[in-house]
Amino acid sequence: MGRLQKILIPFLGLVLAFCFYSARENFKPEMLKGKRVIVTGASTGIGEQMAYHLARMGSHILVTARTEAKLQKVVEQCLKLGAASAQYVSGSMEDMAFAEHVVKEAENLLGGLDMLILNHIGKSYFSYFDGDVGHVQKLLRINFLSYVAMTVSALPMLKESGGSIVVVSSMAGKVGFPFTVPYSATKFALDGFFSSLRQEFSIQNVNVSITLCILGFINTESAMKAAADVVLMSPAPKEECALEIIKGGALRQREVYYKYASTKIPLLIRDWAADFLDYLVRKCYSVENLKKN
Ligand SMILES: NC(=O)C1=CN([C@@H]2O[C@H](COP(=O)(O)OP(=O)(O)OC[C@H]3O[C@@H](n4cnc5c(N)ncnc54)[C@H](OP(=O)(O)O)[C@@H]3O)[C@@H](O)[C@H]2O)C=CC1
Ligand SMILES: CC(C)CCC[C@@H](C)[C@H]1CC[C@H]2[C@@H]3C(=O)C=C4C[C@@H](O)CC[C@]4(C)[C@H]3CC[C@]12C
Repeated sequence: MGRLQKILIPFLGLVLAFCFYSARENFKPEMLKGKRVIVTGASTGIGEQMAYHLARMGSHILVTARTEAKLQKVVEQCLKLGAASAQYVSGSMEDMAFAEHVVKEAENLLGGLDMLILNHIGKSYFSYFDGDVGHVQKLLRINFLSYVAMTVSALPMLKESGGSIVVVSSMAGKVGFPFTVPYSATKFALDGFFSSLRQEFSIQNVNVSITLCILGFINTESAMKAAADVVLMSPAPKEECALEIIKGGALRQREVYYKYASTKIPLLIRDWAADFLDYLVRKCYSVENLKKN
């Protein structure tokens, strides 16, 4: 065998192995047709947009949040867009009994569950940490503990369907940003819980996927109101963001990064030059504008 062939054959083998390993299944909207999905925090923002995408894809949708009037409108719109069915349950995720109740409702109304999209967040402040421990505790209940409670309740149904858990997190759950101390703590907690649980599912051959979504700044009403004056970055569109989350969940991806480059690259820098990333982040904030909040 010539020297060239000796090099070429293993090289081609490596290329083929790489292609095989990295070949991802393509997303098709039909993947969600007839699927039974819970979307939390769906009265507005990214959650609302996810409900509309799922409706267009023909899913059975159960939306939840506190404001009944908004949920009614979301359900109406979902039915217009082509949802197989659309229903709501209203209540606060500060109460773990309510979190469990929502899952029970999915069992009663839909007869099972294919995808659990955990997206809601409680209201917080965008400013220096004020030392209010009670607020941190409340936010941990809403943004973290209720996610755990819903996961535990939904697990039997998700095991049965070979379903998916989609956890909406943030760059603020991977990197420390200023002015979101309590919020950031709740998002880091989600990574710890769900990444650890994913490992156990793998060891125990539990066929339930866990997708953690790492989002940058998105143009929802609440985010724009809180941070647009201070964060010197243009926000990404909530509609596209919502679709990317659903795609990632349907493809059973480990993590979703949106937008990809502006979240993935800073995280690569974080692992090699954390102080430099912290410096870059501070450069993206206009602290002078904070007083207005
Ligand atoms: N927008 C952004 O820039 C970013 C957002 N994210 C993440 O994306 C997700 C969605 O964010 P976004 O769409 O901006 O949020 P919004 O503020 O627009 O929506 C939050 C939702 O949660 C509901 N909610 C609030 N409090 C409670 C409660 N106590 N119990 C139950 N539901 C509640 C709200 O409805 P109601 O008030 O009726 O209860 C609403 O439906 C969150 O997980 C967030 O962390 C991540 C990175 C950036
Ligand atoms: C410089 C780069 C490394 C990327 C920076 C991205 C920064 C600016 C992005 C990443 C995560 C974003 C926050 C978030 O997750 C959720 C909310 C809740 C909302 O109600 C108010 C806005 C807020 C605080 C976002 C503010 C902007 C943040 C810090």
